[in-house]
Amino acid sequence: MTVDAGPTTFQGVGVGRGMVVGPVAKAHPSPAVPSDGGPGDAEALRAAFAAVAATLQERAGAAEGAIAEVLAATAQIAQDPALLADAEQRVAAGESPAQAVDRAVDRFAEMFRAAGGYLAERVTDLRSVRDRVLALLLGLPEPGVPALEVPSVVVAEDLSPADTAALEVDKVLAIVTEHGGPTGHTAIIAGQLGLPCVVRTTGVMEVEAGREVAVDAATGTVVVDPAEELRAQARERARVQEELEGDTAPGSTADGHAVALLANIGTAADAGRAAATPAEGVGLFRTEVLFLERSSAPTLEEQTAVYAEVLGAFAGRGGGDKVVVRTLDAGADKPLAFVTQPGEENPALGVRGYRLVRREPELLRTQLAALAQAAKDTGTSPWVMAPMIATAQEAADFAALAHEVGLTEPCKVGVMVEVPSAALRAADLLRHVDFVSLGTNDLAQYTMATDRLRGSLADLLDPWQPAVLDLVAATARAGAELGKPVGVCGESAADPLMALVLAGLGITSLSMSPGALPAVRHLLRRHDLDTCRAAADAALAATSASEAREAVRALVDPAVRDALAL
Ligand SMILES: C=C(OP(=O)(O)O)C(=O)O
Ligand SMILES: [Mg+2]
Repeated sequence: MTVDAGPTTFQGVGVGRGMVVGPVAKAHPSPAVPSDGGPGDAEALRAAFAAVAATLQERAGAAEGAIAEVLAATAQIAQDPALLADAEQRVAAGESPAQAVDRAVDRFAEMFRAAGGYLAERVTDLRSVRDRVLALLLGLPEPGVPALEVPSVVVAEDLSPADTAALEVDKVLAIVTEHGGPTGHTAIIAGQLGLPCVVRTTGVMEVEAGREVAVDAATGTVVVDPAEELRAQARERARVQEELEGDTAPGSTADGHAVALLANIGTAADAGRAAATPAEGVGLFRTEVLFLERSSAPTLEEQTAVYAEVLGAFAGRGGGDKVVVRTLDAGADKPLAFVTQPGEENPALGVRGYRLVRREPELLRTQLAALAQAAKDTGTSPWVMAPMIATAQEAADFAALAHEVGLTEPCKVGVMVEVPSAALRAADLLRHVDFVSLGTNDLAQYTMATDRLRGSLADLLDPWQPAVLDLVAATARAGAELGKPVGVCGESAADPLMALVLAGLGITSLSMSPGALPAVRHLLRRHDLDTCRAAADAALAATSASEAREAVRALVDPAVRDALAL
C-alpha cells in the first residue's frame, strides 16, 4: 500500500484494461478453527463434505462454460476420497472435525504447491472446500460474497472459483483480491465475464465495505475515495471501450495492411463465445485443457467430439473461419496426472510439449487422428501446430505425422516458435511446415532464463526485452523470405503498443483473449504500416525493455494514448 498526499492507493496486478468506480462489497472471510476444536464427530465430517460437494455440483449444473467447469472441479475436490480419508484418520486420532479438515487441507495444499503449475493454482479450490466444510461444521454463514444490493466492486482475500461462480454478475463492477495470480481461476473467469480485475493487491482488505473505490485494471491500482478527476477518467474509459467494441472490421493498419486478429481459447464453450465476437477466428486452441484433471487421456471419440464442436463454431463463418489447434502442451506449468514424470528436476527444460512424443507417441497420433476426423465431420480445414519445437527435424517429423493421419491441404500444419533455437533457425523449420506461431510467453522464459511462474522476476520475463524482440524479428524475417505466415499467440499480442511493433515486423496475425481485441484493433487502425515499421525499428534499437516500450509509446498520438490508458 502507498499513502501519498491524496487518497489511499493499493497496487496489485491488473488483469484486463477496464476501469470502474463503485462501492466495495467484501466477501465473508474464511471461518477460523476454534481453539477448543469445535463440535462434531466423523459422521458430521462426512456429512459436511458430502453437503458441500452436492451444493457445488448443483451450482455447476446451473452455470455455463468455464464457470461450470471450475465449479465441477471444486466439487470433485470435495469428493476426493483421499482428502476425506486423511481428515477421518485425524478424527480417529483424536482431533476435532474442524481441526482435521483444516490440517488435511493444509497437507494437500502443500502437495499441490510442490507440484507447481496448474495443480498449484488449484490450492484456492482446496481452501474453498475447507472453508465451506468448516462453516457447516461450525454453524456459520457460507463464506464468500454476500448478496449485492447495488452494483459493487467485490473485494476478497481470494475468491474461489465457486465464490466467483455464485456472483450476481450483473451487479459486479470489478473484482479485487489480496491473493491469487494473473493466471488463476479468478482472473480467467473475470476475463470471461469481461470484468476489470486486480489480483495480488496487498492490504486491500483494510478497505471497509461501502467505501467507494476506483479500480483500474490497466495499471493494477485501486484508489479509495477517488477524486472527481479519476471518476471522470473512468467514465471516459467506459465510453471509449463501448465505442471500440462497436468496431467489428477486420484487423488492419490505417493504410489497409491486414493483420488478422484472432482469439485464444481453451474449451468448446470458449469457442462459442469467441465466435460471437469480431475475432477473425482462433489463433490458439490450447487443447491441454481437455486433458486436465483426468487420470487418463480422453479417447479418440471424446476428442473428436470436442474438436468438432470447436471447428463447428467457426465453420463457414462470415467474420473468419480460421481455427489453429495446438497439440497437447503438457509438462512444466501444465502438468498432467498421467504423463508428468514425477521428480523431473527441471520440468520446463524437460519432456514437455512436443517432446512427449518420445515417451508417449500414441498420445499425439490419437490427437491428430481425432482432429482429422473432426475436420471431416465438420467439412472444415483446421490449422494444427505443435508446441515446444526446438529443431527442424522435430518440425519435419510433426508435419509428416500430421500428413500421415490425413491433415493435408487445405489443412495447414505448423509449429510454435517458443524456444530460442527455433527462432534463430526459423527458416529451417519453415521449410518443413506451412506456418509458425510465436509463443512469446515461453520465448521470453527461455530467452531470459526466467521461470514464467515466478512473479517476482516479471521484469526479466518482459516480452519487450531486446533479446526477445530480436528473436521475434528473426522469425518474422524468415517468414517473409519464405512467403509463409508468422503469427503471435503469446500474451504480448494483447499489448496494443506491442501490436504496432509486431505489425511493423511483418507478423501476419495476432491472437489474444477476446476482451483484448478492441484496443489492439483500434490502435492498429490509427497507424499506417510505415509508422508500425518505425515502431519496430525504434523498439529494436532500444537497449532495455522500458526504453523500447517508451520509444513506441512516443510515436502514438497522446489523445489515443490517454483514451486507451497506454
Ligand atoms: C502461447 C504460448 O503458449 P502457452 O502460454 O500455452 O505456453 C506461449 O508460450 O506464448
Ligand atoms: Mg508456450
